[in-house]
Amino acid sequence: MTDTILIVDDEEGIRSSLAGILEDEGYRTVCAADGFEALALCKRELPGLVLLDIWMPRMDGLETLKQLKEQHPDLNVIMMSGHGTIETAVKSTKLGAYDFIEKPLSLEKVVVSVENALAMTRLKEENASLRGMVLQSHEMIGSSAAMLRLKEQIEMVAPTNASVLITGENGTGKELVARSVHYHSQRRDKPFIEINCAAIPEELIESELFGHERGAFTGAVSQKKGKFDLADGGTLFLDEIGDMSLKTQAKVLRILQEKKFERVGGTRTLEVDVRVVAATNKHLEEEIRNGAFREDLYYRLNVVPFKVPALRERRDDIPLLAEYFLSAYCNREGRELKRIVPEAMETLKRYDWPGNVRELKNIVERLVIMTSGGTITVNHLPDYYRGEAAGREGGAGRLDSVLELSSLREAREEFEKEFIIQKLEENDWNVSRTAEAIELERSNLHRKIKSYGIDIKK
Ligand SMILES: Nc1ncnc2c1ncn2[C@@H]1O[C@H](COP(=O)(O)OP(=O)(O)OP(=O)(O)O)[C@@H](O)[C@H]1O
Repeated sequence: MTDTILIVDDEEGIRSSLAGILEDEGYRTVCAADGFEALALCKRELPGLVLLDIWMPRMDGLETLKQLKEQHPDLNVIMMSGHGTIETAVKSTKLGAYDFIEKPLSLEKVVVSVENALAMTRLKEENASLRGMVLQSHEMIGSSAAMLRLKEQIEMVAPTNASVLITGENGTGKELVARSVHYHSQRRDKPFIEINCAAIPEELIESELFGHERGAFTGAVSQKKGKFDLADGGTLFLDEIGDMSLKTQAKVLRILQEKKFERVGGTRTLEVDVRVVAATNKHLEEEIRNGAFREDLYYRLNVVPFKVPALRERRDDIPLLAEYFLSAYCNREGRELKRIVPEAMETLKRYDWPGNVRELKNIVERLVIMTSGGTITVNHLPDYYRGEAAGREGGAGRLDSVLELSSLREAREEFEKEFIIQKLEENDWNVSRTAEAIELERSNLHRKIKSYGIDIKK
């Protein structure tokens, strides 16, 4: 909590009078009688600011400051001392103290210093969240001919109310395209609601989409609005629409045709004005032939087809995206901007990126965190990124490299990824069948496929 102030002083009188003054100013205070107590308190609940006496028995203020800053580098500390010498003031500043006030304490000075320090804390927090925001921005990076054409198409189609079907492999940026359609439309000030049809168990999807009335099924203890309700006036993004059951497809079709629907367990017909943008990595024509997707819904959605090209089909965008993510992650981590040497960039350009932009984003994040110097060279890249034999062909060989990893978490993740790829291959890339074979919930497998950036081959 930003506005809790921890007062650390061995004199009870000073602790209580400071607490009184600060509480009158509207702050919450907690007190500690020495450095050990202060460190323990900060572990339990981090205050917004610490007022720390220098002369204390057992552990003095400077040592306490040192340990506090080691454990909580962003914590602001104001030092207090009755025997203030320039030397201790300099030492405190070097250890990272924000300010230094002399005893006897002047009420006015304490309050001003506290206000300034808390304002500084807030600024630091704002700064950190602004830095993180670049990574959540919806800017579509790319200047390859394919991406420029896509952006042009978006700008033309977005202002109309036409439904849109976005196709492309996993991680190519389909969701980004959907958001871009929304932000270029008249609906931009209304909600953009998304739902991943593959991640939600089949029996819950209707209630997620259309909502339910109280008592519609066991567990429906109150009425709940569905995504169509929530998106009224705005855009609903139906991700992985190829995983929707035929029954749900029929209901979605009705909304597209009549703008009407009923909640699960309800009789009242509701009307909504929702633009549907759908996405899939499946070949829906094939699904239609197999009887798994409604042809009428397909034509209704596919008025304007958007195809997001795989990253290996627009290699010119790789350096641009890599630099963009590099700068965003260095910024987020508060590190100086690193440089990818030309040879390493060439390696990235040659690699086939089965997980597309998501895989590139993940690897850049890993490189920013794992490399200590200012440059990223070929040696920092995973082995399988080098040479033509990239991607999943390396299967068995790559498992050997799991043994070279030092952390159990990394090794477990690497093994899990390889295992899933292998099993998908054995089951013709059919997610439901693979889930059954490895005894995992389908939605769970889908989540793993997505987070590992595995591209579902047809
Ligand atoms: N052109 C781009 N510019 C910047 N970031 C991008 C671009 N394309 C994709 N990304 C980023 O890559 C990640 C994956 O993109 P997104 O989720 O849109 O892909 P997707 O095709 O919807 O994936 P899936 O099919 O797995 O749902 C996201 O973090 C997204 O912000």
